[in-house]
Amino acid sequence: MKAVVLGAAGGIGQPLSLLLKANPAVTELALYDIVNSPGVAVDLSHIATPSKVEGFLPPDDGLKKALTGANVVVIPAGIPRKPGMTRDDLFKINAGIVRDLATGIATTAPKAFVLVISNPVNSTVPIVAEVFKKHGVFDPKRIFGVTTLDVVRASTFVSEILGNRSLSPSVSVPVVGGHSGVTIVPLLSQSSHPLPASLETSALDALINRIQFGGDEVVKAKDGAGSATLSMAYAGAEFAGKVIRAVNGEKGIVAPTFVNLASDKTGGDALKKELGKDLEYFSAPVELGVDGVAKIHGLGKITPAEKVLVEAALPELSANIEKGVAFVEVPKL
Ligand SMILES: NC(=O)C1=CN([C@@H]2O[C@H](COP(=O)(O)OP(=O)(O)OC[C@H]3O[C@@H](n4cnc5c(N)ncnc54)[C@H](O)[C@@H]3O)[C@@H](O)[C@H]2O)C=CC1
Ligand SMILES: O=C([O-])CC(=O)C(=O)O
Repeated sequence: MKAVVLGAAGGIGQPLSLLLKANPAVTELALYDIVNSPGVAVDLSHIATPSKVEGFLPPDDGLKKALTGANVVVIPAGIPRKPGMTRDDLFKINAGIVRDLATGIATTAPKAFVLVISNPVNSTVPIVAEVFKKHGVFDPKRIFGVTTLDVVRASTFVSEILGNRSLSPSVSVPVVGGHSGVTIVPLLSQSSHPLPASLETSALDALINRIQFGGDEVVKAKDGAGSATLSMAYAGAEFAGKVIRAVNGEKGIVAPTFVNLASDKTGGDALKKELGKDLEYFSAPVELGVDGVAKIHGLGKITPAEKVLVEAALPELSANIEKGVAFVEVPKL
């Protein structure tokens, strides 16, 4: 199981690489960045876990060398937000970075499972897919937008409201839609640990808002020094770990993730019907299997208020997706 991190020397990349190094299911770990990755790799290589670690830089075909033989590629490369910015403001720089890295994957490791962390996820995932289409290697089951941090935040904040932080690892809340502001839709009515019936509407609204804008809370607290890195590394390693377990044959693993709905076989059509919109991508609970996406679940039983939140997510989501697709699409003559 060769895992590759693209953007491995960054705020997310370093702790994520550490957590992947700590995962005994990973046998080879390749770290690529435009700076510092060889040093990070040597540092991690002293840790007594099975994987061999190597670092690569752009010269001498570093990207190609890092990606050769890759099974799972995680992409946290790109700039993070500063206060006052939206995730969409990152598009200008990150779209080109993700396109170029996706080109490397499409040409060197087209069968790898690609986990996209770089923002704006609602647009960068379509960029990866369009690059793969251009190279004739697109498989909708193998490309994932990592929305796990929204799920992790939902678990944490719900456990706080329940007055018991020690519950947080077992609190499970599906978060659907996309990964920015109102496109993040927590389905709190489906929480494994129900919220108290006495919870005031204003408190419920505040909880939803905190999950939707949790990223902004960190951006504000870091005050110009970036956005969530450590919690993102934790979430990214958790999701990558699930993909690795599923690829290794473990059954029944389900996690929300932002995926392409093109494949009827995996339930994409049914979800589009449920949404009442011909969306190309959506984050929904996905059952993972040896080939990646095994089954995209529907929204399940949602409340009228949650239906309103889903409706509110669709226009922004659709615009973000279009923007990503258009960035790569070959202009029609
Ligand atoms: N999906 C999610 O839930 C989250 C996504 N993010 C996003 O993750 C991205 C990275 O965030 P941080 O690690 O905090 O940023 P950072 O600036 O600390 O690290 C980014 C790394 O990417 C590298 N990089 C830049 N261009 C590259 C290229 N062409 N090839 C390889 N590496 C390249 C940089 O050298 C740097 O080491 C941002 O876009 C951020 O918005 C952040 C938190 C949560
Ligand atoms: O808010 C940001 O820019 C980073 C991010 O995606 C998150 O923390 O959810």
